[in-house]
Formats: sequence, structure tokens, C-alpha cells
Amino acid sequence: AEPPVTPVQMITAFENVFGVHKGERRNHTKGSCATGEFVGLDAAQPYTRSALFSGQTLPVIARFSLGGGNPQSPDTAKSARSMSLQFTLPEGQLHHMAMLNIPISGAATPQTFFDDLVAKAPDATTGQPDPELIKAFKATHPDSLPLAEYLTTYMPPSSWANSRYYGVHTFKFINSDDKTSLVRWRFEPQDGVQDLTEEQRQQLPANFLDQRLIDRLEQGPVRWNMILSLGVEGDPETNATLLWPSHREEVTVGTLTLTTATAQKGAACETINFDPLIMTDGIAPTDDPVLLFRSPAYAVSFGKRLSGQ
Ligand code: HEM
Repeated sequence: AEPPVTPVQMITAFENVFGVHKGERRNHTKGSCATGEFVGLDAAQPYTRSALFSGQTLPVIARFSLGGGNPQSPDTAKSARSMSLQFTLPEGQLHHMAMLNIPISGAATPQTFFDDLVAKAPDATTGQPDPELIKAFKATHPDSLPLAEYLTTYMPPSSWANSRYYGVHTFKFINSDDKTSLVRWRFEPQDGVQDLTEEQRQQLPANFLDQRLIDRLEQGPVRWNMILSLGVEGDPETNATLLWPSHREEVTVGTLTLTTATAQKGAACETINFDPLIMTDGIAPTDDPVLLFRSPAYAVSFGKRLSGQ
């Protein structure tokens, strides 16, 4: 068997697909910054002792982005959208969430994620990805198929404020009696979910998402409810390509309020590494190998971009 893919090899694979954009993230490159606050609810306390849900108002730095390493990707592209959050807790500890508007991952393992990038890299002679390699990737990686199926009907959102954002992975919530619950979470927009129509997608310019958020914030703050889904015995724990059944018990555990939005250059979110393993006591990762691999991969990208590479 081949040795497992390393974080450095993974970042090189991104660079082979998208090129190197000096000083920029190797994935989710195009983005913008926002700020606001989060207030957690007591309703979370049966599941977690995390200080996120103490009821205190916590400052948040947010980043919105498009999936992929192309800094010029149009806002109409049928790629993932994301919202990343950095919460500052009363004692100064940080908590990160880096979420997608798509509820599932395209890979159950880092190896599938890597093989996907290798299959999509432009061919040296044609400058285009080789369709045969992409076909072969799909045939040999059944864990990539649920996302491929999901994307056949996918439409990107009409604004950052009209999108859900999912934590995607399963996480452990640990309460004050040390009892662990398996949970997934999402942020549900109080403005409602609104996707683009195909006609809008054809007509809109390459850049409209950031301005729409700035315009929306002139009318007042934008809010999302944080919703927990509670897993039951047998729900997928370490494989984020698989949805849970839709009728799992749900609990509203907090409200995110965003009040300002700015370009990413020079703003606070630009130099944050939204490492999903930066978590406060009371929330812990599962053994999902993709979740665990994200942290060292983001560190390689972060190190490069901060040093101007
Ligand atoms: C092995 C699988 C994955 C790899 C190798 C990977 C790689 C990366 C890299 C290199 C970055 C840029 C990091 C930086 O320079 O700050 C990034 C950003 C991001 N990734 Fe992943 N990723 C993976 C899986 C996922 C999954 C499953 C999700 C689903 C939630 C996700 C969500 C995000 C988000 C939201 C960002 C943007 C963070 C920000 O705003 O700075 N990634 N990813």
C-alpha cells in the first residue's frame, strides 16, 4: 500500500490545481471579513459545558469565502460557500468553526480528497484536466459520489446572509458530568435561505456577494440561529460524506449576530487560521480522519501565506 498522504503533499496538490497566489490561502482563497457577536443558550448545557453557551455575549470575527484556490472565482460558481467564525471567550481562549453551505464532505478520507485534487490538476500539454482521470477517480472512490450527487441539483446562495452553514463533521459535546453526546450543527439564517435561480446565475457579475452583505447590514444586523442535531446509536460518526436522517432531535443553542463587513485585505480575518480543532473545553473532535487532517493541512497553508509564499 502507498504511504498515507501528508499535509505538505496535500497543499502541493492544491497548488497544482489552482496555482500559487503569493500570500493567499491555498483553498477558500476568495473571501471577505465580518464582525459581530454570539450569545449561547442554556439549552446547550445538557450536552456541553463549553463556555460558548454561558449566555455571555462573545465577540466574533467571521470570514465568508468561496471554496477552491482561485482568488478570482466568480460568485456565481457552483462551488461551496463558507462561513468561518472565531469566538473569543471571557478568559481570552479562542474557539473556531469553519463551515460550508453544503452539508456533506466529498471525501471520507484525506486520501480521497488528495486523489480528487490530483485527478483535477491541469494536464501539462492541454492545460485542462483530463476527463479520463476524473472518470477513473469517481470509479475508484465511491465515497466521492454522495457529494457529486448532491451537486447535480446544487445552486449557490443569493447572498451570504441567505445561506445556511453546516459544521459538516460530527463532533463530541461533553457536559459537566463528563457525558459525551455526538452532535452535528448548522447556522440557520434568520433572513431565510435563498438560492440563485439559473437565470440569475447566468446574469450576475463575478462579484456581488460582498456588496450585498454590506448593503444588507445598512438595514441592521444579520442573524443566524445555531441548531444542534443530536445523533443516535448507529449514526455516522467518522464519515462526513453521509447525512444523518433528517428527523433527529434538534435544539437551538445560540444566536450569531453580524454587524460589520469589509474587504479581506488588511482586516482581522485575513491573518486568522480558522483551524477547526481550535476548540474550548466541552467540545471535542471525533476520530473523523478528514477533520483531524484539516488542522495540519491548514497549518501548512497558513505558514506559507504568512511568510509571503
Ligand atoms: C482533508 C480535507 C481538507 C483539506 C486538505 C482542506 C484544506 C483547506 C485549506 C488548505 C484551507 C486554507 C487554510 C488557510 O490558509 O487558512 C481550507 C480552508 C477552509 N476549509 Fe478546508 N480542507 C479540507 C476539508 C474541509 C471540510 C470537510 C470542510 C467542511 C466544513 C472544510 C471547510 C473549510 C473552510 C470553511 C475553509 C475557509 C477557512 C477560512 O475562512 O479561512 N474543509 N481548507
